Amino acid sequence: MSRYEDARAQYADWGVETEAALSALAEIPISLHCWQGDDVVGFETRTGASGGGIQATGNHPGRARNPQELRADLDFAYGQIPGTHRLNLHAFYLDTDAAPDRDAIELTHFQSWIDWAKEKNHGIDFNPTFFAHAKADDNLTLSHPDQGIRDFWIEHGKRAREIAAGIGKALGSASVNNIWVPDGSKDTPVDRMAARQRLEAALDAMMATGFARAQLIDAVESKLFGIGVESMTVGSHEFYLGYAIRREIALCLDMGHFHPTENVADKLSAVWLSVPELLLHVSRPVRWDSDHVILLDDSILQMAQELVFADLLKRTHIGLDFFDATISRTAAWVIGTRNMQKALLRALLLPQTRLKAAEAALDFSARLMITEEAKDLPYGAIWQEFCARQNVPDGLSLISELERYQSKVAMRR
Ligand SMILES: C[C@H](O)[C@H](O)[C@@H](O)C(=O)CO
Ligand SMILES: [Mn+2]
Repeated sequence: MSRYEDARAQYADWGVETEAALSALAEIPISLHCWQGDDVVGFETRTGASGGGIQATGNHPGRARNPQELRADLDFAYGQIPGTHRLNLHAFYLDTDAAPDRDAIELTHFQSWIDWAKEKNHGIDFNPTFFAHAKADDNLTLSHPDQGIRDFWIEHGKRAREIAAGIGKALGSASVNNIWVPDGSKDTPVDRMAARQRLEAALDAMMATGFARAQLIDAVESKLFGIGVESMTVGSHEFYLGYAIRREIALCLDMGHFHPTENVADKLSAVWLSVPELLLHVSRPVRWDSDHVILLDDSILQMAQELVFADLLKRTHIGLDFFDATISRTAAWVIGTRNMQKALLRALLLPQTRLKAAEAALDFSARLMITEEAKDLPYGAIWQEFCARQNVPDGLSLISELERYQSKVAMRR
């Protein structure tokens, strides 16, 4: 009997069908964030001083310096990740010899990304870029008191939505366009209301044009605080939760954008009842929103379990948000994405029916016993089978592949 067949039989004893889990996992796309490949630098020829409070730290060799290198790195990374996945592209990763300002970007500036995605069968998600620009140096964009600056960013946001819808149409797969703005205040503000009213009005103006759901899905991302905006973030969780409900758009929950003691997995079912769709930015905050590469740790396992047990996958888009410049950029993508998949697989392999029955019967001893004993089941053999069926390496061969690419390609840049 093969390792997989043996493991399959053990799971069957618990009432879990491994084949069903493998088929379900193969259908879950994950959106890889382009910004892990180049430390959130982007490909604009003009850049401003503001990083919007987000910053990659480290100087490991091999950062992608242009769209060609980034696509080559992505091709390699996708080749090590089982299944077919998406790309999450930021507006400042445009590919053009022209130097349009943010309020002048067009779909044509992203044509090479569309061509590449068509050829490789990736959907593309999109993001307007409201940071790393001189007009964001006050850490204020859509909520800036200056109407001229607001109008500039509103125009950028409108164009980003048009581009995302164009990408969605070209690829036949709706593009999730996620809006995150860095706006906030370093010290205690005295007129929070005015800032939030300006942000709401600007978002409304940006999103006035309707697009077919088959092309574009609007999402908004909140944050607790950022470097330079420690005292108040205009787009807080409460602000965007209310906004997403009122406008019936997707809510983005970034795992690094809450207080470190909050459990983001717990929020899913709560907000799910009121918003039509969810976007996740799966991340690992170490003491703060540090965006470390995700591990197969409790926070990710709990997130995956909620997605599976509460049947949330059908209206949840899974995106990643981490960037670590102290390690191989491609290894970071591969390890992080595979960890998200491993967490989903572990959730799919749990004896869900038994666990839910124990809880419904208030038999919390049984719930605890099943939870803990199920941890000993041979999940690794099922993951290896998944990798083998999807033609990607695992274990030591994966490590050799990641090291080979880093030394043969990335280090030579
Ligand atoms: C680059 C992204 O837009 C950014 O990481 C955003 O999603 C965020 O989480 C900011 O803290
Ligand atoms: Mn994020």
